[in-house]
Amino acid sequence: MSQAAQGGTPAVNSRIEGLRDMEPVDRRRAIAAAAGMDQAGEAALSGEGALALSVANGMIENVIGKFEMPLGVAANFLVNGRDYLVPMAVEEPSVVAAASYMAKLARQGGGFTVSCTAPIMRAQIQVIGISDPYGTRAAILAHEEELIEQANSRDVVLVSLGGGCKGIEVEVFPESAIGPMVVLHLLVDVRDAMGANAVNSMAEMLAPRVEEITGGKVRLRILSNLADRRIVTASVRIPPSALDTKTLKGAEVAQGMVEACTLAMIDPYRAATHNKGIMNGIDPVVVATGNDWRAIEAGAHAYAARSGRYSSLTTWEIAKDGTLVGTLEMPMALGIVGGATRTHPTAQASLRLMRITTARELAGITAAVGLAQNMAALRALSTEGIQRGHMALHARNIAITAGAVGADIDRVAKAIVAAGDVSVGRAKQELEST
Ligand SMILES: CC(C)(COP(=O)([O-])OP(=O)([O-])OC[C@H]1O[C@@H](n2cnc3c(N)ncnc32)[C@H](O)[C@@H]1OP(=O)([O-])[O-])[C@@H](O)C(=O)NCCC(=O)NCCSC(=O)C[C@@](C)(O)CC(=O)[O-]
Ligand SMILES: NC(=O)C1=CN([C@@H]2O[C@H](COP(=O)(O)OP(=O)(O)OC[C@H]3O[C@@H](n4cnc5c(N)ncnc54)[C@H](OP(=O)(O)O)[C@@H]3O)[C@@H](O)[C@H]2O)C=CC1
Repeated sequence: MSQAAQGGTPAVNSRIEGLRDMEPVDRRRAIAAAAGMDQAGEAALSGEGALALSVANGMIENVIGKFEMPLGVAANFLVNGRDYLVPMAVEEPSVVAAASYMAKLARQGGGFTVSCTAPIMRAQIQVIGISDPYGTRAAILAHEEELIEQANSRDVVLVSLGGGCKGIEVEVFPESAIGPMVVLHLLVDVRDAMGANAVNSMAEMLAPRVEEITGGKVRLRILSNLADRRIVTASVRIPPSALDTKTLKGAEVAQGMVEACTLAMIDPYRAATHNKGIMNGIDPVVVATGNDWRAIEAGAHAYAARSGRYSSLTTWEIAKDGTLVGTLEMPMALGIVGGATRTHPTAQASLRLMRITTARELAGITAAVGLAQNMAALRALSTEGIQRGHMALHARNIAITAGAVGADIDRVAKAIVAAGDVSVGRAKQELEST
């Protein structure tokens, strides 16, 4: 399946000629047209007046205003054979360009392939004040069916959609600073929700019954952000010729990327930066769709440390035929209902732009962008270094910091890049030189 129509909807063209050189208004129009969005959707993507102060006031507390961020679009994404224009809300230059560039290269190998497990979240119920933790575990397991049934009576909507509590696990901590402890995990299929509120409500509801069953005291009743039963996997296969540069053969670049990733797999200092680069792709999609980026960050880093040593979330290897193969595996607790996904008009427009119909589809696209971002960083680091590409785009920020406005922004940016001195001091000199 390439750009075939999906369910009667015309396919999106994610490769729009000259997109990078357009003015923002024209670019938005082209994007909206490519995705078949109506005027209201296009207006919501602009962000201008989209989030009413009264709605913002209903979202959080002590509201005094709204904080604006640039919303860009990553082009060229082909995921599971389908084209996507991906909205990214981010303040850092070069992130959107890098994602678009790697998505363009990835098309030469068929784009990204993604898969996602069922959307199972965990809620933890901590039981203390017991002296026989293994006996307590057995007592809880003996009541598994009853507990699942009671949990599911809490969320009829979720159950009617095929979700709900699907099972339990019981962890034993025979020794802790406060004595023996057991922790009951509820495994809940949250369908298209991020699921925190849904599972927290179930955990709180079950607590009194768990105290009766165990004779202990329930302390915490809260979800775990280590969503290790809600895993997304993305992979990409890049023919070496796609990585050729003016001075290096693609095979050498691929080898360099594998070597760079190897350090992230064994060294937490490098792994932290490597994973930050992955989150450069993931967080902007999470923010643009109104999702909880703290939850995604917490899950990602906890998963990266699951072996006891913090490590890379991606792997890069070279197949027998020389193809560079990249994979990303991590928890992805994203929703398309609940939280701010339905209340923020721009988040709704972002979902419409991608034509997302399930939370699993959103998780897959987001993972593909994370993998693309990691690929961009490794490719740059294994060849010319990060500064040329990144600083060339950061130069416009520096020009603005130096006081440039309007046409002066690009003029000053170009001049300081050409001078090889992307600094505020140099930008001020260039500004004054007109
Ligand atoms: C920045 C590039 C893409 C330039 O790369 P380039 O070779 O100068 O790009 P190009 O001008 O040849 O353009 C190639 C494609 O890139 C895209 N592109 C290029 N420029 C634009 C633009 N202005 N606006 C929109 N799209 C752009 C666009 O898709 C374009 O295709 P085309 O549209 O021409 O058919 C490259 O150098 C790159 O990928 N660098 C890596 C950047 C990066 O990783 N940034 C993240 C910030 S650094 C960081 O925070 C994390 C890090 C790096 O530390 C993580 C780690 O260590 O692992
Ligand atoms: N540690 C953390 O990460 C925590 C995060 N949070 C916050 O929780 C929020 C997310 O919670 P979440 O439970 O997703 O949000 P909501 O409670 O807003 O939405 C979930 C509810 O939507 C209803 N629903 C309707 N359609 C569907 C569908 N197709 N699939 C699934 N559910 C559907 C369900 O039942 P019904 O209609 O009966 O409600 C479900 O319980 C975020 O704002 C997050 O920031 C909160 C606490 C802790």
